[in-house]
Amino acid sequence: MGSKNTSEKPIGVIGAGSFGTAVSNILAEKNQRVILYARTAEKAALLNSTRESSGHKLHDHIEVTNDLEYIGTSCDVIFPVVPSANFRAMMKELAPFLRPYHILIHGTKGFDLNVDLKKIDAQNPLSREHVRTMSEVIKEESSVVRIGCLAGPNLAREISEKKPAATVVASHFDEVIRVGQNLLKNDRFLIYGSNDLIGIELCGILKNIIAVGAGTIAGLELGENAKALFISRGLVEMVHIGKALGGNAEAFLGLAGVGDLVATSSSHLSRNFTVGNRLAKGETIDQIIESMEEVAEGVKTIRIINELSQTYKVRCPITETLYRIINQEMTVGDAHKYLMKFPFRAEIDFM
Ligand SMILES: NC(=O)c1ccc[n+]([C@@H]2O[C@H](COP(=O)([O-])OP(=O)(O)OC[C@H]3O[C@@H](n4cnc5c(N)ncnc54)[C@H](O)[C@@H]3O)[C@@H](O)[C@H]2O)c1
Ligand SMILES: O=P(O)(O)OC[C@H](O)CO
Repeated sequence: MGSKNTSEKPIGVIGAGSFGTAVSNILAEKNQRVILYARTAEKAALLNSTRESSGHKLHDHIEVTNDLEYIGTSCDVIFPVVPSANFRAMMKELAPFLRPYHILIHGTKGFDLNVDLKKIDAQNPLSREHVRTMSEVIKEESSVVRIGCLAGPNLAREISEKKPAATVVASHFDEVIRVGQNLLKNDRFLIYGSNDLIGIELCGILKNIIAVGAGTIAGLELGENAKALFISRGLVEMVHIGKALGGNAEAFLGLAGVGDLVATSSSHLSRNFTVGNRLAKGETIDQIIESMEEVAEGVKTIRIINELSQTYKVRCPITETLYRIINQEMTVGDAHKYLMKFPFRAEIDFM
């Protein structure tokens, strides 16, 4: 941190949604002053007066602001936690107030897409060039070097209820992992470290696809055996895609991979699981998205991975089947019958 002493400065959090609020509360609990950025001045004022955000109580040490310059100049360490669809725009606004001494550790589990999917066809296939993880967006949009991410089984509601959990802070810089651990760890929140930044980001992004699928299994009441089958095959598919996009298989076997996959694929607290559940009950994807207040990143990720799997010739039967469900080309019931007949080869073929 050069001459800057992080412990004396407030910590910034950008995004006063479910997870941004949960992260703010964890930081604030350690006697740390937190500045939480809300997207509008009205929302910031409301949160400051009600002391509640996304259904979570706000710790007394949290100040809510709508001023990105204030966050940038007051905080050396910032946790951006906004949906992937808005992340690049947020970074463009924040970048003028960022300097190379800043540390950014994001908690977003989705891709940035720099092309319109409607313009993608066989002549112009979607490639890794069009798709960025949030650490790559931070690097492209700002002068920040020390970048990290936060990923693991971290259902915001359970974190707010102070139930035990753990996460992984990933960064190419050990210093970023150390800062993340020092700021976040407490007696019920364990923090592991990893240098595989892209691998850990991909875990958090790709598990959302499988969580949507697991929700369809629950919605059809196909049972625990079917869910376990789906999660296991889902993990293999995540590894195949993850490797094609620049991740290592090891990350997927840890807390950010299989850990988050199990939590998200088993819980009605997960928005992605809920989307699948509602699809199985007969709602369309448009009806579901319109009625959801919070973001379910998996829907966009299914569309992106469906294209990338064709470009990179990765076998992704689960993603492709979910894509056909959300496009109403296949019913959820037919999709599961199709997957049961799919000619999977070896059970594990990535080790
Ligand atoms: N909710 C969870 O349990 C959880 C856990 C881990 C990770 N995540 C990830 O965190 C990210 C955010 O999820 P969430 O649950 O907080 O979503 P949410 O839908 O509850 O809230 C998103 C918040 O971001 C704000 N926002 C949008 N654009 C913004 C911008 N440009 N600047 C500032 N704020 C902006 C919105 O106003 C909203 O308050 C997602 O990528 C999600 O996958 C969520
Ligand atoms: O509610 P979801 O489906 O976005 O999942 C939340 C987190 O990713 C769980 O770790």
